[in-house]
Amino acid sequence: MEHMSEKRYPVNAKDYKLYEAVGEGVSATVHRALCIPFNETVAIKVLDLEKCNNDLDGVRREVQTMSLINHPNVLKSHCSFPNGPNLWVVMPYMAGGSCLHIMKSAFPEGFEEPVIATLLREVLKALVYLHAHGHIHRDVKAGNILIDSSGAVKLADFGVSACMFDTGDRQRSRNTFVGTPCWMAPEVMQQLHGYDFKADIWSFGITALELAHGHAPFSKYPPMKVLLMTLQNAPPGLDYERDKRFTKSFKEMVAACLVKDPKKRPTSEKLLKHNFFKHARSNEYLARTILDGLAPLGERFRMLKAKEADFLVHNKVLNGDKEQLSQQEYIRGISAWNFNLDDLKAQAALIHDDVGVSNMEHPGVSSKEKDGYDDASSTTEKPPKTVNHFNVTPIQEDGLNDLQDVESSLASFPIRPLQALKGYFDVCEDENTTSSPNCKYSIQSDSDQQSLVQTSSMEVDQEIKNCYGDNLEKSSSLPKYVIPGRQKFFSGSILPDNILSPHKNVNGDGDRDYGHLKSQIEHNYSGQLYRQKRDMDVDDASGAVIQRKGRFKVTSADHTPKSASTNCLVNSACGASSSLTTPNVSAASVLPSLQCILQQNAKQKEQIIKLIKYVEQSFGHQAESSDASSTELLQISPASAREKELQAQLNHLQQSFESLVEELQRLKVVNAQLERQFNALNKQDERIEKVNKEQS
Ligand SMILES: Nc1ncnc2c1ncn2[C@@H]1O[C@H](COP(=O)(O)OP(=O)(O)OP(=O)(O)O)[C@@H](O)[C@H]1O
Repeated sequence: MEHMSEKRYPVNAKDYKLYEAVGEGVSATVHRALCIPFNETVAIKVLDLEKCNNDLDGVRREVQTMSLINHPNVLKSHCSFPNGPNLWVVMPYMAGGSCLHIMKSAFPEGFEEPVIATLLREVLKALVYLHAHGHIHRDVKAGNILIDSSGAVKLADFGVSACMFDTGDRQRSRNTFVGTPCWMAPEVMQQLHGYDFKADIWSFGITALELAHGHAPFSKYPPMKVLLMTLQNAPPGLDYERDKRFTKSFKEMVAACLVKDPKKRPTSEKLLKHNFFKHARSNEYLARTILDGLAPLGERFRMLKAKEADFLVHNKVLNGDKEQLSQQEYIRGISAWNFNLDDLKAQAALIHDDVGVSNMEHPGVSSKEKDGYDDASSTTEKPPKTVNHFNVTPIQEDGLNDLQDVESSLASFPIRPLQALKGYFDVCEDENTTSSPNCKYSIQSDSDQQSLVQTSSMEVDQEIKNCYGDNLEKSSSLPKYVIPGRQKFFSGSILPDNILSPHKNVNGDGDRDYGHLKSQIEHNYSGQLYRQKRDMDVDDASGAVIQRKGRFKVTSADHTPKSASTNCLVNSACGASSSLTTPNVSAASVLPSLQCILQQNAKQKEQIIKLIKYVEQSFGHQAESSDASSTELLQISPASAREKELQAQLNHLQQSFESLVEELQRLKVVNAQLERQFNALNKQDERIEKVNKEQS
């Protein structure tokens, strides 16, 4: 194991010289930089704390994890410190960039097997270390595998990692919906029993496919579809025909990871003994094979960004091609989508498949084949014979199932449909389900380690507090203050409490009761997922809205909304008869409700934004300062809000136009009638004149 140098990196921005950007994430930009006193090139991740104000806990977790870890295959931070509105995280500079960037620049069809084996072995070593120390990475993907100039491989990005030693709220986070859909394990999507380290093994298998093909399976599909396909279809794998260039042991290794039942996946430790990794070579080999001839990272990053911008302009994104946009987001590895009914429908009915998803579970890998592990003792877990423990619906010709099939796919879940969709909506979660039974999984629970983590957590807290003083304190405690409003906002309520009742003391019990009551009345299980920079981790006694970085949010531990009044509201509004809290509710009865909720929610959102604008205009500063959440609300999705506003105007114009056309037609008819009458009268006149003439 590498022992990190004892040298202390300066914690002052003036000791660093910031160069070009080399990477960009949901919440940060990463720059190449020079540490002046050491004359050493480093990478500095510049996190805009204002942008991730809601997720300081996430930031703290990332910084903390990165400072504590000590393994050659895990990217650690040298130090971190605030600089103006930003937090700077100083790290070793990984000059090769991420595997995703390398593939995009030079290997669009993926890497050769020895390269893949080498990369994956290093990543697996990182996972063995992390898992042994109680961490689930939760975001293993090519975009988070970094390479330095010597070919050393490090797993990066701990923004969404979780520690299995955590208790209470942090523990609950293992029941949250984090990750990026293509790489996300089915049990993470399902949100049923929690998940454990095995979620990383699934993502690892998907990453193997990503490295082999240049993209992750289903990457061309929008997120909703990815979720459905992952849950409903057989797991993806290396295809017998298409992937002839790969060895049987590679196919077996992937198949072993991509088993839907997490218990049947090998541990990272066991997987490392798989024969496939015998193909692995040295770091120098990697540097020689995939880094030679590449442009400097900053240049590549600039080119990729330019290409991306070009793509956006030329691929109809500006004209509303959501499929392209969605794919583009995948490409960037950023995944926070704005779900709404139209999107879901469109997404579920998109495009023809050519991803070569195997219809059978892992074709080309015989169940009778040797399990592929180089370990005589490893007899407990065989690669599955029929590894799909879920009802598998055959993939249609086009590789997709239309929205109507959402129902059947829900029906095919061996679980409660609402639970399965919970990640999309603010369906509150039963507290009982929040503690993962898998937490008991055989990790070496080291109390020293735990106390180290806790102590360090306090240090980091203190460090950040020292630097940010009260402001940070306030923002850290912001969730407690905003919970009533926020909770209802996420749950589809119309207005935060202090807008409805600005003089109420939001911290007072009376108000809490009021908020609670309102929550009961207005909670409708809906709550759009808003695209946002960084998710948050909000918690309170009455209901936790746990959000995670750039991906999805989920509400947990809230029993209160499961009231009859809530269901009445939903049902009466939607005309659906199902009770949303009934575990055995049928998919057919749930779906219309869900659709209706989404529709209702979009409308509510429009109303909310209008009301907020109105209130802010009317009350000016008073409203501004008294309601932080309203401002956040506006920030949450300005693009989509604007889009909706424009759409509403457009609809209005269209309607006006249509009624004008109708009016015009009606007038034309009247006109024609008048003309006919006029002609008739004319003729009559002529006749009278004629008769008069004759008589005279
Ligand atoms: N130490 C480093 N050296 C070189 N490049 C780096 C380094 N750290 C990160 N990068 C690049 O910057 C990108 C963004 O970094 P990072 O993933 O940490 O940001 P993030 O906001 O957490 O991103 P995301 O939300 O997409 O996971 C990475 O994908 C990688 O390409």
